[in-house]
Amino acid sequence: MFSRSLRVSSSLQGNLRNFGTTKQCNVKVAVAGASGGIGQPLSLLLKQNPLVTELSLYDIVNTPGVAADLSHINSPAKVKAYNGAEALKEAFSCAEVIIIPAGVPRKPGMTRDDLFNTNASIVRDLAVAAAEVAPKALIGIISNPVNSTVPIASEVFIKAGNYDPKRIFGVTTLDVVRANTFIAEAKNLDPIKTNVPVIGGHAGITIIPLISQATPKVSFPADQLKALTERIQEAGTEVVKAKAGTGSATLSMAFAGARFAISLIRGLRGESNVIECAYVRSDVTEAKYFSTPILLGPNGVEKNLGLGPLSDFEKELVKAAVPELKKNIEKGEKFVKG
Ligand SMILES: NC(=O)C1=CN([C@@H]2O[C@H](COP(=O)(O)OP(=O)(O)OC[C@H]3O[C@@H](n4cnc5c(N)ncnc54)[C@H](O)[C@@H]3O)[C@@H](O)[C@H]2O)C=CC1
Ligand SMILES: O=C([O-])CC(=O)C(=O)O
Repeated sequence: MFSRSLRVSSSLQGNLRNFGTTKQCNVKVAVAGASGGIGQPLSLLLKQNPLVTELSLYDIVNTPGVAADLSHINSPAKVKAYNGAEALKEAFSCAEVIIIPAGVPRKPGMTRDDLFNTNASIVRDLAVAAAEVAPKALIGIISNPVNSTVPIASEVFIKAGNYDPKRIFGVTTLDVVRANTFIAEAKNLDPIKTNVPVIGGHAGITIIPLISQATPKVSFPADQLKALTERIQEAGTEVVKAKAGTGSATLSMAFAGARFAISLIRGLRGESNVIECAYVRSDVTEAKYFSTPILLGPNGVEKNLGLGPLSDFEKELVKAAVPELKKNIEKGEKFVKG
């Protein structure tokens, strides 16, 4: 039932996926790290979304069980398990969207950068496979440290000669989800209708909530603004501490990752006005990769919407973040380039 047959992939390949003009919707989404704390609930949320027609679950362990379980849900997506490195290329083959939550999470006392030694090679190897068998896929990288893993994946594609900066994204949606939640709580707003862009990167001071651009419009005294900003920057650590050694955010990340993946698909389908903040190749600041609101389209990044008007407080946050980001980016690039 969970066939690994190449026939399936090549028949999919045979389908013309011209989303922009025909709105045909064969959408294969591959999740790498699908058996993990994020991977399982993320796959559940993707399985229940009718825009997904094939869900390819890749991990080094346990995907047959996860796939068997999800496959009983009465939604359109055909679920397939790919277990172990030898199944990786087939898992990714002809995917429109690849989401990567593979790798180790933090324990209390660790920074995201402390995960580099383990996760850098995991993301590199996944990117090598993607560059070979799904060079046109839109790739969302969740694995930390995102500030470095996105440059790593990008360098792999550059080496392979098929880099398209419009197609590789660091998933920072959880920062937006958290900012929306905390600001809505503080002002007694509907959290679903609250939107706070979060720019920069995805670690500590590189996370920059733009509360001055929140909708609906909100304002806070300086001390409260600082406290809210710091809570958003340290929200991942808040979860790591609460989980007391058993991992980091998984359920809220699955929610955020599914939201981002579905936005990528809506862009692919040619829907208008699909906007998500994401960490992408950028010339908006001096950092080579930077998260800003991105208009998504049939080729991934349709338009980088930039920083928008910043308050003086936010300008200082950007100033502090850029040198840190540059360090994280160089570290990732060096890992691939040597
Ligand atoms: N971008 C963001 O906002 C967030 C990122 N994360 C990051 O997501 C990553 C995953 O976190 P969890 O799901 O909690 O970890 P987890 O340990 O529960 O799951 C990770 C999964 O990756 C798999 N894996 C390991 N090596 C692999 C490989 N070479 N290929 C495919 N799969 C492989 C493991 O078998 C496991 O099933 C961590 O690096 C974490 O820091 C976590 C939360 C938020
Ligand atoms: O904090 C972590 O290690 C996981 C993560 O990136 C987040 O929850 O934002």
